[in-house]
Amino acid sequence: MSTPTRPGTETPAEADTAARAAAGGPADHADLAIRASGLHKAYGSHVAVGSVDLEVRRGEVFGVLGPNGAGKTTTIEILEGFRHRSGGSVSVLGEDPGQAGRAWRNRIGIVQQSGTDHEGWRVGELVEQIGLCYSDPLPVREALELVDLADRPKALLGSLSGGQRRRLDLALAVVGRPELLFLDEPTTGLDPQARRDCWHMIERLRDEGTTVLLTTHYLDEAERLADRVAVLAGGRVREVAPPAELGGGDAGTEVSWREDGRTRTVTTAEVGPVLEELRARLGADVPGLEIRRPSLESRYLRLIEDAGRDRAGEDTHERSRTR
Ligand SMILES: Nc1ncnc2c1ncn2[C@@H]1O[C@H](COP(=O)(O)OP(=O)(O)OP(=O)(O)O)[C@@H](O)[C@H]1O
Repeated sequence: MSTPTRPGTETPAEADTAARAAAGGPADHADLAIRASGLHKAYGSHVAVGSVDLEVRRGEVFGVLGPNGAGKTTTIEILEGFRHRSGGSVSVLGEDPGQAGRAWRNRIGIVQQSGTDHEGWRVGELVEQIGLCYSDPLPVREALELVDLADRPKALLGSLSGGQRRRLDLALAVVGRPELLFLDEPTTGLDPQARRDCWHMIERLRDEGTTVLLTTHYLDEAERLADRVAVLAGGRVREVAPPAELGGGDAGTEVSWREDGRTRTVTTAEVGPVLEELRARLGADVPGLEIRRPSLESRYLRLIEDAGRDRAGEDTHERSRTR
């Protein structure tokens, strides 16, 4: 697969921004590809997104995690300019997506959850047509090579497998060489090899300076790709952090050892003092020592459980207040 090329190379300012994004340092507004503050969306009396604050830096891959119904798609579609928000302020590449015009749309790429729906079209024709919407599209063959569909330009969309259609969606999203790519569950339905190919593609785009906002239910995907992730639950952002630091990083690390013929285990957020105490008591080579750090999955699930408890508390408070 070949790599898409963007006109011009990275400027020192872009390189600096990407380095700061990777380091997790503070971003000023010029560094931000996306800025949402108090983003709110209600359908009638149903609040889909309560109040979301988000800052996505230029050049980073930013993951949005959250359970079904948390408001991920609603949020991403507002950022894409496909849904109206009910409140809050939003800036995407410096413009309000609710007002932005064609020049702005030229700068973003989108893979939606629902996927492509043009049964009677041929793969190459569709990529070419979508490419015509952009000022400097990738050649059709290059876009198809990116997603391993270069051998199927004449195939009808109706004849593609679910995974192949998903890959075509990705080709359509990148054919305009976007500065900012929105990927809503991009690898759902892909086989393991195709998922990895998709990851490589996202990594290459990131290496070239493309900002990527992706939602996913696959925590290994977030861990592999995202510089930072936000956990959305109950219509609010619960935490934003690099995957390794989410939920307090080492909180809940299990330390096990053998003592008096039994395996003992403690769970701690401070591994150092526990090891010091064990070494002082049992010698430098602590028998049967094992340290298991909590996986992203267990830290994520804890955050979601905490969010559920907070919401239950808020509901109880609200009920007692309105009685
Ligand atoms: N058009 C709509 N009309 C009414 N309610 C909606 C509409 N779209 C979404 N919702 C509701 O808004 C909430 C958030 O939905 P959304 O699709 O944004 O969640 P999600 O986090 O993307 O979920 P999933 O992981 O299942 O894709 C849900 O309660 C959903 O039922």
